[in-house]
Amino acid sequence: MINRPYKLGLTGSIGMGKSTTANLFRELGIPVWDADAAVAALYEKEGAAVPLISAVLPDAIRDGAVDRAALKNKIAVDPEVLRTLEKIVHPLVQADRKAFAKVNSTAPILIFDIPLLFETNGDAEMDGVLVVTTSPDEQRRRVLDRGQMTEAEFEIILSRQLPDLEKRARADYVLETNSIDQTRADVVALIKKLEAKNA
Ligand SMILES: CC(C)(COP(=O)(O)OP(=O)(O)OC[C@H]1O[C@@H](n2cnc3c(N)ncnc32)[C@H](O)[C@@H]1O)[C@@H](O)C(=O)NCCC(=O)NCCS
Ligand SMILES: Nc1ncnc2c1ncn2[C@@H]1O[C@H](COP(=O)(O)OP(=O)(O)OP(=O)(O)O)[C@@H](O)[C@H]1O
Repeated sequence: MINRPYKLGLTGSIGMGKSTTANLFRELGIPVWDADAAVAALYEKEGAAVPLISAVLPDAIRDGAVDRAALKNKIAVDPEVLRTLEKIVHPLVQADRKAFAKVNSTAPILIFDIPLLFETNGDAEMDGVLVVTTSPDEQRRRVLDRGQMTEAEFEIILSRQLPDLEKRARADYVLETNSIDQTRADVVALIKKLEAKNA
């Protein structure tokens, strides 16, 4: 009997269904930690990252908060800026993740929704990894239909992340996200499997 939560990493390339699947776990009462939300909180006014980023990149701060657009422009000019940024942000994100696990230490399962889980070696801290996926065509359609980025920007993000096939190969569990009802059923079945495993 392992009387501690089973830590399940939830990841997948952009547009593959991470947020939707995370919400299905939340609906079933499973606590979910969202890496993107943690970064957003660090960047907003009074966020812990603001003074640290301000010290090295003063003009990336606007109205007391981190300005992502300014950061992106700086990174485009000097890729080293991203490494400086990650050196500041990753420890703060990890501290937030550990605080979440502590607060939820009695839950049987915890979900960690981390888009860059494999890229940041976060899978080493997990008991298992769930990768959500769909076909490349469906992924492209979903991301471009949002109208938030050009095809070129989509290709750049794809080029920066681990290929989907590699994520599927490294996963302990893989869910195809092609029907909400099917994914909900798959999530219910996976929770039952993990609770039995962790009992
Ligand atoms: C460089 C920054 C400012 C660019 O911000 P921007 O809003 O343009 O993009 P953001 O990173 O929020 O990405 C938008 C969405 O695409 C996803 N995404 C971004 N890059 C990738 C990638 N290489 N692979 C997969 N998904 C990605 C994000 O998870 C998010 O869901 C931002 O990425 C950043 O602050 N990075 C440093 C902090 C960090 O390391 N974050 C990850 C912690 S796990
Ligand atoms: N199980 C599913 N069945 C059908 N459609 C889905 C499913 N999961 C997600 N989708 C659709 O795919 C799109 C992207 O989903 P979602 O935002 O959850 O992906 P994401 O991986 O979080 O994206 P990003 O990495 O860009 O944040 C949404 O339009 C959503 O409706």
